[in-house]
Amino acid sequence: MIDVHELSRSFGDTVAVDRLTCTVRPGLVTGFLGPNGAGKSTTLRMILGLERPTAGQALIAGVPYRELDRPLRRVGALLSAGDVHRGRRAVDHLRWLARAGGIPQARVGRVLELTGLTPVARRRAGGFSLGMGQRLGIAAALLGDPEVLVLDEPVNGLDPEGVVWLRTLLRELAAEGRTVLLASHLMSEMALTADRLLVIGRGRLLADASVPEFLAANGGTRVAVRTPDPEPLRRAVEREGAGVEGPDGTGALLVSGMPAARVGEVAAAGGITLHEVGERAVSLEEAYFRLTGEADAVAYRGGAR
Ligand SMILES: Nc1ncnc2c1ncn2[C@@H]1O[C@H](COP(=O)(O)OP(=O)(O)OP(=O)(O)O)[C@@H](O)[C@H]1O
Repeated sequence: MIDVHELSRSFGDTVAVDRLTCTVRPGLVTGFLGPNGAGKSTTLRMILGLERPTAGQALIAGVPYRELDRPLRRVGALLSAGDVHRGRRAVDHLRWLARAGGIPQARVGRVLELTGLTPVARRRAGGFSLGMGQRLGIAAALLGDPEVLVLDEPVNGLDPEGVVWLRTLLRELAAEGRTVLLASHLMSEMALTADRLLVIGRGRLLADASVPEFLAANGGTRVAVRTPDPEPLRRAVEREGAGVEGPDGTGALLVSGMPAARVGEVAAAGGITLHEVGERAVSLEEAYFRLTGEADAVAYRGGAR
């Protein structure tokens, strides 16, 4: 469990993290989202004791990271791939980490296996591809068999097979009751991997919700309608209080706040021909842009959130 309470961090005039309060629960994969510069990395660094908060606190299992007994056995972290001695063999890197963290050497073979690196364990990390380096970073995070995992962009550089492997692994680790916090910009991947989402913008919490709750709150299901007469249909459904967007890339108007059957009735009453009517669930990417786009608009108008 990770508890973040009124956590803030400023760099000069820049408020990177602004009174952030949230709980990352065990047994779930929690996705951490936000535009570039939103404060994700700074938050993760404060959770891991690498950055001192200006105010507030981040606790892991009830205490700050720095007060954890044998922290590498409690918390596994991947912040950026590449902080490996390039001349060192993968297996030696992990052995060295295990010694430093008071972790049994037997874990080295186990995490090499878990990350698919056993065949290349004796190769030097400097010759690793981006994806292999990322797997090595994940192996290091898993070394202490930790109950909490904090991963920043772990999908970077993984091939499609690696992406599926990581998704399955993270879901299994969460199912074992671990706390998994995962920052990523890859929305489609997040939609498949995360159970809950924390979204921040300009250092502030914008959403803390399950994925279905987040989708419902930021778009939900809409009715996609294709018609040769889009403007009369737009006016007719708007008169009844529905919202209309589009036409989208496929030429369909997207109607919100009105069931498909009613859209059909309104069209019939107005003598408007329909070529297609269907339900369309909002994607995580669309929901995210609605939320963060709206937050930016409010901020530019000087509105407080
Ligand atoms: N050491 C630092 N010194 C000065 N400013 C910093 C420092 N670290 C972060 N910042 C600023 O704090 C804000 C938040 O940065 P942060 O890296 O936490 O965002 P992020 O959400 O992780 O972004 P990205 O998605 O691009 O990685 C940015 O405006 C950044 O420029």
